[in-house]
Amino acid sequence: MALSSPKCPSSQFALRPSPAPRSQRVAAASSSLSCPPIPRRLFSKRVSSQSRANRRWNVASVHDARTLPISPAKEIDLKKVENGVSSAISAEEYRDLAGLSTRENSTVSITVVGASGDLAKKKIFPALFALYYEDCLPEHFTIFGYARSKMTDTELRNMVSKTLTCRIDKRENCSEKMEQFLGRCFYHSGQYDSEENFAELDKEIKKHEAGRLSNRLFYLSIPPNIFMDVVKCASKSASSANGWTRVIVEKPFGQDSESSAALTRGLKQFLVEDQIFRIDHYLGKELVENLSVLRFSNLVFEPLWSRQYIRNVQLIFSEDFGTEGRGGYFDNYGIIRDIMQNHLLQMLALFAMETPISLDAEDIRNEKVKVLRSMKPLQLEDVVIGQYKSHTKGGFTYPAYTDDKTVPRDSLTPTFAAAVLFIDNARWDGVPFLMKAGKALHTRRTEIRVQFRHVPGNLYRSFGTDLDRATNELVIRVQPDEAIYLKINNKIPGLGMRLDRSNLNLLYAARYSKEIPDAYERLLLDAIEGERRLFIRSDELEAAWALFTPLLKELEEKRIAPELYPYGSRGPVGAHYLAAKHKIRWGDLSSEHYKI
Ligand SMILES: NC(=O)C1=CN([C@@H]2O[C@H](COP(=O)(O)OP(=O)(O)OC[C@H]3O[C@@H](n4cnc5c(N)ncnc54)[C@H](OP(=O)(O)O)[C@@H]3O)[C@@H](O)[C@H]2O)C=CC1
Ligand SMILES: O=C1O[C@H](COP(=O)(O)O)[C@@H](O)[C@H](O)[C@H]1O
Repeated sequence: MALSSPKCPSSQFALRPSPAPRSQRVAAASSSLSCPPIPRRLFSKRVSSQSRANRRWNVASVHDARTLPISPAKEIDLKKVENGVSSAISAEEYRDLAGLSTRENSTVSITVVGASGDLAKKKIFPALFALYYEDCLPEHFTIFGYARSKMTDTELRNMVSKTLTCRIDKRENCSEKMEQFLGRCFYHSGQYDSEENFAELDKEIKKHEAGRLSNRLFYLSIPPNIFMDVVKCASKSASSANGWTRVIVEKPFGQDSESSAALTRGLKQFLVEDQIFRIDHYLGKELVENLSVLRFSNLVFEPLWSRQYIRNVQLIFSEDFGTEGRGGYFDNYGIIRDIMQNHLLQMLALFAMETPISLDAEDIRNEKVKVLRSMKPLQLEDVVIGQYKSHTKGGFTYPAYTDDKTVPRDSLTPTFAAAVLFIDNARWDGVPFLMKAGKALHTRRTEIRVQFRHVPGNLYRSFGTDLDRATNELVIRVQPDEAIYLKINNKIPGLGMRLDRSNLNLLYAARYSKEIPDAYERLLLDAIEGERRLFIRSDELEAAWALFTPLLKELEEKRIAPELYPYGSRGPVGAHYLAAKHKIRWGDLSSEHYKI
């Protein structure tokens, strides 16, 4: 049943103070739908900013906010009372109260800081174009590239145009749309630590805002050591005077608990938490977002989601290429910081959290924090680390990690790790959560595997299959070839009674004709809309680092040598022993895995 209107609507900007967070939009039922439209009150307790404001804040004592003129933040002298605490309202809140954001009078300016870099070209500009193509960007928007490299607007457009693509299923007016999009992209060259250069950027942005209400999004697509310079300069010289200013921060968010806390403290000198959008692009992946839908909207799963029925959960990330080109960055971090502490742990938190009281960002993030805080910090004996070595196959020699010129020859940085984690709460007590992440393995795949317990006293024990081993397994394949499938034991048709393992299979490509949007599209749209659900809150980050920091320190202090594994292999055998210690077999290595 279609519940919605057919456009992503810039119209939402006209209808309401600020665009509805995505959690309030209904999924498109019609294949002609582009960006999903807004359902009010369907899922979330946060309805519109307007009603939220009226519900949570005591503004009646001030005066009718709707009669107030547009006013910069510093002139605002309204108070809100939230949970009994009185504080000044922000410019954004003010605007919402006064109903001042409308399509006609508001703009969004998106500045990609580090626009000359790899991520900007590969992901950010293409994602912005996809949103534009789908009519998901507001009517008045401008995109600025900012970096030290000297470039003209035309040169930026040429650079960006090389990486723009249209969706396979939507090519109508593609080149026309690209031209229109590129016409909205501008470039400003400047230093990252120059308030003056950011003040010049501010002037450029203002020209395009043309007196409209100004909303500004800064995407920090730069190495982390310059985050603070940029945040300081942008907030002092280029933040919005009368609308919102938001900053998307790319990972890594520090290297351990201390450095991460220092970064958070630094950011909070210039920004409040609500302005900081810490991105973990795995949270924007379709199947990761679907985790909660699967759990909380299907009666069949939620009752099974506990130690009573689940034997173990496996979160597996593998890439079939090495750190080629990123060795310099990677050597300072390693696979535990690059993948486990963020992408896999975020998936684990979503998988294991208790039911949030609503789909409101804070309710979900509260539950994620709780589950992270219920986990025991990792010990050395819970972990196996590896590093890929050179391997020759079919006459081609694949390099070792340490063959990279930017990596020290004696580097002990792990390119592979396997770990066992436990959640000390009533739901998950004793259930091993296994993580495995590696580069230069035999395949590229990310998945969650849920292995269920065996059927007690199984009647079919003597019919061919070892039913204690062939237990049900639910696989959520995040990428590639997105799928959800459930392994079951089934009777082979015929007069006899023989069982085999089969899959109940939801392969996305077969079920849905719509191309799956890139994670960055979803996350950029959310940041523009002020939807924080898929971004990492500072306390979540703190809890995540608390789990891994002691282990990382011990690995580094004791200079633990990683087990070498050949490029293109299945990783170190130590990972099997680690699983075997807990009487577990990695699901991705069983023979059935390859039948799918
Ligand atoms: N690339 C990827 O696939 C991913 C990247 N990330 C994160 O995103 C951010 C950007 O990544 P990516 O685009 O690969 O980074 P780049 O190394 O390409 O850097 C981006 C831009 O920053 C400037 N820059 C680079 N090094 C320095 C330096 N030492 N001092 C000052 N400026 C510098 C350069 O611009 P100029 O010289 O013109 O100023 C460069 O074009 C990083 O935080 C990274 O960790 C996260 C996930 C994946
Ligand atoms: O954050 C990172 O992710 C990529 C993998 O992302 P994917 O969306 O292509 O699966 C990884 O290659 C990189 O090392 C890491 O920094």
